[in-house]
Amino acid sequence: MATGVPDAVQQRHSELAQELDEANYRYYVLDSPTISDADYDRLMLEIRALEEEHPELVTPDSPTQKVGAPITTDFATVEHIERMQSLDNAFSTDDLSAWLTRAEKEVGSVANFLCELKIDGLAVNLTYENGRLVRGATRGDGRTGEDVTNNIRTIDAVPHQLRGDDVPELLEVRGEVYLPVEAFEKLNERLVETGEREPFANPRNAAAGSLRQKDPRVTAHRPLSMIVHGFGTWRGGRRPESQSDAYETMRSFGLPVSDRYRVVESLADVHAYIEHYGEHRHEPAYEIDGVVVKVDQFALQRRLGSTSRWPRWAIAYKYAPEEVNTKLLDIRVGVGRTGRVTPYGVMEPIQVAGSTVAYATLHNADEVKRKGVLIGDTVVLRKAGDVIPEIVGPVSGLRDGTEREFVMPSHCPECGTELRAQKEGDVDIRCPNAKKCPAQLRERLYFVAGRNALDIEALGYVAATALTQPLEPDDPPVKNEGDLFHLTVEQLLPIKSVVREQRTGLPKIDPKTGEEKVVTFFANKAGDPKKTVEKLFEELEKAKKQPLWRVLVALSIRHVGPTAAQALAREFRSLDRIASASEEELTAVEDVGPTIAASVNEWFTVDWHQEIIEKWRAAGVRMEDEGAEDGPRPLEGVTVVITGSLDGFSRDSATEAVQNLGGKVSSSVSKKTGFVVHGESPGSKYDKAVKLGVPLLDEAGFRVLLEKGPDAATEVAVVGEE
Ligand SMILES: NC(=O)c1ccc[n+]([C@@H]2O[C@H](COP(=O)([O-])OP(=O)(O)OC[C@H]3O[C@@H](n4cnc5c(N)ncnc54)[C@H](O)[C@@H]3O)[C@@H](O)[C@H]2O)c1
Ligand SMILES: [Zn+2]
Repeated sequence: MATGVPDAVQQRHSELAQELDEANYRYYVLDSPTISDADYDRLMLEIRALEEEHPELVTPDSPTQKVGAPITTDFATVEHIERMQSLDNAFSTDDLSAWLTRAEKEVGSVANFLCELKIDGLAVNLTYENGRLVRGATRGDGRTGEDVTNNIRTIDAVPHQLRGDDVPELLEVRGEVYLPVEAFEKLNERLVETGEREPFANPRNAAAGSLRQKDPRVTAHRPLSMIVHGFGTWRGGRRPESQSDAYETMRSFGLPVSDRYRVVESLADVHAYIEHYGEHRHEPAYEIDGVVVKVDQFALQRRLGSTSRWPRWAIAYKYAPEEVNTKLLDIRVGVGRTGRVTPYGVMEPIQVAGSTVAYATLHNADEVKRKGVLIGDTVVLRKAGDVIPEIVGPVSGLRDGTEREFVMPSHCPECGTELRAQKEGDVDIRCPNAKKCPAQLRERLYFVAGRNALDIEALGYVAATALTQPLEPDDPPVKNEGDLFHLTVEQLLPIKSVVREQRTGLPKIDPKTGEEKVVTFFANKAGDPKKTVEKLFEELEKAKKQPLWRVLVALSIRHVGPTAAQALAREFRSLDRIASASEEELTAVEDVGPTIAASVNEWFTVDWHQEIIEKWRAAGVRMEDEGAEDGPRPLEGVTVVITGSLDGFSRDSATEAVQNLGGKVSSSVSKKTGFVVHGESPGSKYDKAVKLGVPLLDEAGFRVLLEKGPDAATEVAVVGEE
């Protein structure tokens, strides 16, 4: 025991040392870590801080003095000719700037910096004698590694024989063996399916586990790859003068060297490189956890020297972790716009990639099974940039038997209605209570305001929640979409509501209190309307004038998205005409198939849907597009197909001309087609029309149709065989 160090500090130090030793063992030997890299790094920082303050605590055994973990495996051990080191870390740009400035101060501004990606794999040492690969080893503790020669030989990227006339007599190539992200995902899927072993926590562990297989044939089936990032001994041949020189020389030997490294002169360029890959972190096929910056020139590297663990001429800048471990407290289900029920994980709130995460979607019951997570598990949670947080999988090593399986609930969590599949054979189960289910209502209202529908900017997810399911008052001002255009300021002011997250529909947690976030959305502290109220009413006025197709989308008719809605609006020009159209009439419209037609027809038969329309109509929401009533409709009931290019019309203007006269334009020829209008180089539609005996009009005939109507056109039309 070190004297003069307070007991509490000693105690903490030995706790940390023990935890780190244990973590090293699980990580380096078992390839199954139980803590995240971020937690590991935090423990390491803490123990380093203690040792800096109390240097007596530093012993050769301390985790701060070691690289990797001592080897206790089935592999034979091999001694590296030159030691393999780790890298010092910078966790912030300040750390990095301090390092860069110090390096420049010691060796002068002639220093060039080589920037490269820090690949999240495992370091290997490949020994080449006269160009022949004779050994492959893991890093181990830096002096001694595991002999994995036969496994290394299965990696395509690793040449068994170096090329060129100037190959060194003896060369130790250092590089990172990795598993591409895609291969990692596939591998994990297979492991869960076959039950061969627990899925790997990340590509790094998967790479390590795959390389360290007793049977090289197993390794051969894992598509491992390698990238060179250094060398140990280099005897014979021309000795390179810089890191980049070495890379290019090794590239000429046929070794896998990255194209992504850059040699830069200024500190600003180092920062720019780091920033670039911070934004393009997922561009490479492999996972990276940072950027390594090395002083390029060997003469300068020698001047900077090394510590016992890492070179002083290099540093690893680490990006914010994208993976953390947290406890999966529960699995619940959420309900979407169409009533679809989706399980999601409730976790101990945790900070990852810059935000606090407490929930993550699990998509469906199959996905829960596929991931193999149990309620009560510690799970790996991943949030990559702006991507939705995802539960990667369980940390099975931490199970204590109290974990339990998720069972899909039988009733809707928001309205209590019994859940069921809408049709036989559907994978998803739904809440059938479309009319009153608060979750469905909230999602639909938010959708009404969406960019593809009425585009009401002031009506976001928080407002949609506040209007449909306030905490106060008891009675929500919007009981269905119909009420939206009848809102009054008086209704808005008293509303108090939970803030929900749009992507998951789940209540947001206030990081300060740990409780659900509640807001008075429309009133300020004095109880007066906030600016957003005025904005909302302005936008509602604008929304009423939106074209018919947007109104159609806003009605949440299943399968009717913008494309189908535009086609329907163009063809029928009024909501009433769409409502009374038969399924055949609907299907005749281009971009409208039988599924959509059936769905539209069914939607209009529901009484409360009719009420929505009547309320919107009463409020002045657009129910018809221009041209619905104007002018004569001589082409009513006539379907026209246009093929080939016309001189006096574009395809759009020809279509519009027909529609303005009440006709329909279709893309496919059938016996019911009234006329096929053909221009230059008509295609197969022409041939089909000829075959079916559909009257054919050239451009002049088309003008007759438009100006004098179908009867006159029939007289000038050409009819094919039949
Ligand atoms: N989760 C756990 O339980 C646990 C346990 C032990 C270690 N770890 C993780 O491992 C780290 C420590 O491991 P480490 O000692 O291997 O250090 P390190 O991963 O921080 O950095 C050194 C290693 O980076 C690799 N590397 C990748 N690209 C490189 C490049 N371009 N140039 C040079 N080297 C490159 C090499 O393998 C090298 O050995 C910790 O910071 C932690 O993230 C996690
Ligand atoms: Zn419900």
